Amino acid sequence: MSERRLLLLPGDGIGPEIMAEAEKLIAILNAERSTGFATETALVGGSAFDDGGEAISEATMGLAMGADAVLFGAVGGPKWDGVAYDKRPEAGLLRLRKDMELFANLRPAICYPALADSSSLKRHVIEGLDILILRELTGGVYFGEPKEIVDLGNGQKRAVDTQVYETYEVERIARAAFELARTRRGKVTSMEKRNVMKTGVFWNETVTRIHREEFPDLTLEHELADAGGMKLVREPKQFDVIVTDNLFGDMLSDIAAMLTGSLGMLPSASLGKADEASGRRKALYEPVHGSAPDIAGRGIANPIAMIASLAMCLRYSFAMESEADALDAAIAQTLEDGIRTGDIMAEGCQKVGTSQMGDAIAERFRTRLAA
Ligand SMILES: NC(=O)C1=CN([C@@H]2O[C@H](COP(=O)(O)OP(=O)(O)OC[C@H]3O[C@@H](n4cnc5c(N)ncnc54)[C@H](O)[C@@H]3O)[C@@H](O)[C@H]2O)C=CC1
Ligand SMILES: CC(C)CC(=O)C(=O)O
Ligand SMILES: [Mg+2]
Repeated sequence: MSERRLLLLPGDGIGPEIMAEAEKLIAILNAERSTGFATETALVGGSAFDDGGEAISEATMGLAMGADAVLFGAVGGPKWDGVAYDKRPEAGLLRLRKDMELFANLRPAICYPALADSSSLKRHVIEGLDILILRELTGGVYFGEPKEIVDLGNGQKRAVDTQVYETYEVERIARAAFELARTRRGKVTSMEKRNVMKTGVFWNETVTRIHREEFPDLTLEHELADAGGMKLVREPKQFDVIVTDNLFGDMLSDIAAMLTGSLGMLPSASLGKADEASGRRKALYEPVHGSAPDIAGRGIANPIAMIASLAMCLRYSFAMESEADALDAAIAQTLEDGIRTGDIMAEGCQKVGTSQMGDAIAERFRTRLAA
């Protein structure tokens, strides 16, 4: 079997702590299945800035472009608050997303049965929840130009961010949403602010047209993003696939994280377009959460978002469905067995640290692979 090249970018804060747990699972895969994962590790974010003055080096960008998939931890932290804007840790992640053209960010929010009481919402609201937020990742206000703070010379300044979307960008994310919905419950809810934003009007018209012309057998609904956010916490199970822009997707997916019990539970896959010759997509897998500076270095972070991101990597980059299922099942079993990090701790459960949670999942994963 040819080698599968995985680039590991642990990053900052809790990033290296949770990445170490994903590495245990990669080692098990190689041992039990001869999957031939070859890993290489590089710096990104604040740690890359400290090392070489940039949030990501050209050499690391080269490794990312050549890898079969990238596993990413998290970047950022107060240590780099004073760093120039274009060199801040988050700029490394934004460059990866832009240069690898990772336009489709899949953020599934699943409520594991064992965690139905860990959410701040009532059990009946979230029990059985399985929704997918599809966030446009390479356009919109995070990337639009101009993006500047201008000194007006009269004691005033003007700050500008620009929300821009072109036809091809909305068309391709809409198609991705419908294709994903076809493998699920067949319903797409598009969220924008067409009542106050031109990009919202354009987004709405484009998604509607793609639905009418290419996916008329599926259900399409529209929500204004603010009301959509309210419905996401009031009655989240009404949704299947939610497709939305870069900014609203960032916010709505952090909200959705709390439906699952903790931000430490939410994985993501960022996928590019398929290469015409090989059919392969560039891809990066990362937790939805950040570097959690408030708990970094204490060995208490929940590694499940990182581990579930590895499961998505197996599924989407390597078509290893049974291994991905085994990993997801190992996570569910660990939670059923009452093993919990602090963020999802409940009465009568066993409180563990990052490494013990990783070991518990690894043990159950190995057993399932061997069965
Ligand atoms: N993809 C990335 O690398 C992202 C990076 N960031 C960066 O991370 C830094 C911190 O940002 P925050 O706003 O504090 O967001 P955050 O997601 O790092 O943390 C928010 C809260 O959730 C908790 N939390 C997050 N992940 C957890 C885990 N795995 N286990 C247990 N608890 C967890 C944290 O302790 C904190 O209380 C900032 O520099 C921000 O820019 C933020 C979001 C995404
Ligand atoms: C660039 C990231 C720090 C933005 C973010 O919060 C995210 O992508 O979830
Ligand atoms: Mg975010």
